[in-house]
Order: sequence, then structure tokens, then C-alpha cells
Amino acid sequence: MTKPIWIKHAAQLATLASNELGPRTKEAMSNLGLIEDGSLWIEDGIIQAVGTTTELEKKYSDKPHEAEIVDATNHLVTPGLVDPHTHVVYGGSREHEFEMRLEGATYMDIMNAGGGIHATTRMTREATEQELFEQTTRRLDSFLAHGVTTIEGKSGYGMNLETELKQLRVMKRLQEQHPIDIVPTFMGAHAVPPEYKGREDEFVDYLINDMLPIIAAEKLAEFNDVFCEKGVYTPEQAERILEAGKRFGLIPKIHADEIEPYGGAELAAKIGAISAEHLLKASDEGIKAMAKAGTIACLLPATALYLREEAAAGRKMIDAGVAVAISTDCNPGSSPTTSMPLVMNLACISMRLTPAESLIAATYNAACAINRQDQVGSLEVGKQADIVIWKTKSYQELQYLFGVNHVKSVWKKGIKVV
Ligand SMILES: N=CN[C@@H](CCC(=O)O)C(=O)O
Ligand SMILES: [Zn+2]
Repeated sequence: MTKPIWIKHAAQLATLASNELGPRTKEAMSNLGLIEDGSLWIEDGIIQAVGTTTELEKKYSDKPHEAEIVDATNHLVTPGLVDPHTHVVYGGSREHEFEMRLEGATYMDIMNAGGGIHATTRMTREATEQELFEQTTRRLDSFLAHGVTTIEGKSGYGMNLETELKQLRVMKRLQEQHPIDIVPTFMGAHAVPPEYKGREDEFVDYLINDMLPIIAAEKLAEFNDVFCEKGVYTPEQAERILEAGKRFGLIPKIHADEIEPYGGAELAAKIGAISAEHLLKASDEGIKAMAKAGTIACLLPATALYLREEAAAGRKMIDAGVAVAISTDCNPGSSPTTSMPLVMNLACISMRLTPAESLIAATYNAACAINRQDQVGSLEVGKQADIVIWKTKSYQELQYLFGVNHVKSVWKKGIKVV
């Protein structure tokens, strides 16, 4: 048995504890469960006690010397950040597209000319499983260095069975070997593969009949995602794919209304998707429908910035009662970043979330978007000891000093990993 860990004297301990079950909405998105001079007692990777330092000193007065003491004086302590939307497993890189876009080409122009997702698909198909494993490991190390302890990861740079399986197997190996928890999503419908151009419905049939059963049988994914966008998959095709996934136990997610308003938010609400992603162009009806259905809005302000688009209407969504989560969208085209702290800053700057809302969106609500809220996303007794100690003294300062990595140390399941 390893020594207990006792974190003491946190200037602010943001527990995010609440009696409310499920994703936080409206005012509950501001309740950080803050404890000043806060303290945590951890045994075997699990949080055993949370309170003020004085409370825990009383509780453990018989065994203070048994624990390894971590002094967090003058530091903010939060749960490990959760990134609920990444395309982290991919081959190659697309820096030349960045320059093309700066010169005026649009994201969709590049994709329709065979670049974008198609370019990464070619490079991912060519890469060996070991190469993908090594490249992705480096990205996960960077996530960890930025305070992220759990991520979702999507396939979708294969769009054939062989490569989709290769990506998902890489995630499975990483889940076993890397400190970060990685939650897998099947996204075979990330684009229409060139060999099926003009035969989209045939690809949908292939995905439903030949890919989904094998991915489900091998238990390689928990979620099923589709890029529902004009020129990619229609809402009808997306619905067929996501309903088929449900029959195999895969929970639906949707890349919705990213480039054009297309009814994606409405579809997410209608089919009971756990979350809808992007939503830059979501309609007011779509936002209302999501609030009513309890669909989480997973917003990606770094992608909007990188594509030089106006960010999603995060403020309006929260005010309308939608639970908001935020994410890097880490991918080689529209958001090559692993920095959740930057995404929190951008959520405040470009979507007008408050610093407290931004922190909840990057922890507890993000955990809800990948069904991990029972294990991570808040600092409560019985949960995994996934913890970040920040160099800043408060969550307000964390959001104010933007674009900088303020991580001091990161703890995953009670083990110091950064
Ligand atoms: N929009 C679709 N998919 C990704 C981008 C993938 C890529 O460009 O490689 C996204 O969420 O931004
Ligand atoms: Zn995405």
C-alpha cells in the first residue's frame, strides 16, 4: 500500500461538489464549491476526505505522520481538467493548410479539394499502429502538462474498417499504458471517403452493416459521432448512423452546425445525443431544443479562433438553460492545440463565460459529456484523485492571466505525473 497523500492549505480548493446530479446549468454553472485553506486526503488513488485544513487536521489527528504532505499554500487546487472532444490519434501534419487559409482558402475549400480531413486520412491510413501510438503519446504528454487528466478521443481518419480499428486500438493501448484516461468514440462518418464520393448512402450502409457491428463486438468505442454538415452528412444520414449506433449500445454525439446552420442542434435533441459539438451556427430553436432535452453543448472556442470564425454563443446557451462543456477539439486541421487552459481563457474572452463557468465547463460538465462524472470532474469523496495544483492563487487569476500554462503539478489517481 502506498502512503496517503495529504494536500494542505490550498488558497482556494475548487471542489465543484454539489448535490445536483447531472450536468450543471444556469446558476449551478457558477457554483465551484470553493473552500479556502482547503485540504484533501487521498488513499490508493481515491479521495477520502475534503474540507478545510483545520477540519482534516482534526479528522486525521491520530495519523498525520503516515501521509506524504503536499503544501499548497498560495495555490489554487482544482480537479484534473477533462477534454471531452479530441481527434488526438492521427498521422502527419497540415501546417501548409494553415498558410493556405491565411491566404484566403476556406476550411471547406481545402477539404473539397482533397486536403483537410482527407489529407490526414491518407497519412493515418499509411501510418503503422506503432507510429500512431508514439505520435499520440507525445500529444497526451502535452495534455497532461496542461493539467488535463481525462480526454475523449475520436477515430475518423480511417473511414475504412482497417484504419478505424487501428485508431481505436491505439486508444485502447494508450488507456492501458498512459496516465491519461482516454474515452473512445467511433467517428467513421467524419467525412465522405473519396472512394464513396457521390455514393454517400452506400457508405452509410457500409458503416452501419460492416463497421459498427465489429467495433461494438470488440468493445472499442462508447460513443458514436457524425460530422453533420452541408456537403458532408445530411441530418437524415446522421440520424440513420446514430440510431444504428444506439442499437449497438453506442451513445450519440454530433458535430453540429459548425460551418452552416443545418439542423444539427435540433437533431441532437431529437435523438437524445449526450452532446452536440461546435454549434457556431446553431439556431435559436436548436438551442431551445437542446435545453429541453438536456443535450450538453460542447463548445470549441479554439477552433473558432483558428478558423477565424465568430465563436459559438456560449453566454446565450447558458442563459437559455443549456449545460455547456468546452474542449480543445485537438486535431491537425482546425485546432492543433492541447491547451485546455487556453480554451478556458477563450471561453471567457470570446464566448463571455465567467471564470467560474469556464472552470465547470472544463471539468464537471466536460466529464458529463463523456459519461465520467461519477469518477472525475470534481473533488469529492470516492472519486479519482485527479488533481491540478496551479501556480496561480485563485481561479479568477487563472482565467485572467491568459495564454500561459500555469500548471504547478498534476496528480492522476493519486500519483504525481507532472
Ligand atoms: N469538423 C470536423 N472535424 C474536426 C476537424 C478535423 C480536421 O480538420 O482534421 C473538428 O471537429 O474540427
Ligand atoms: Zn471535432
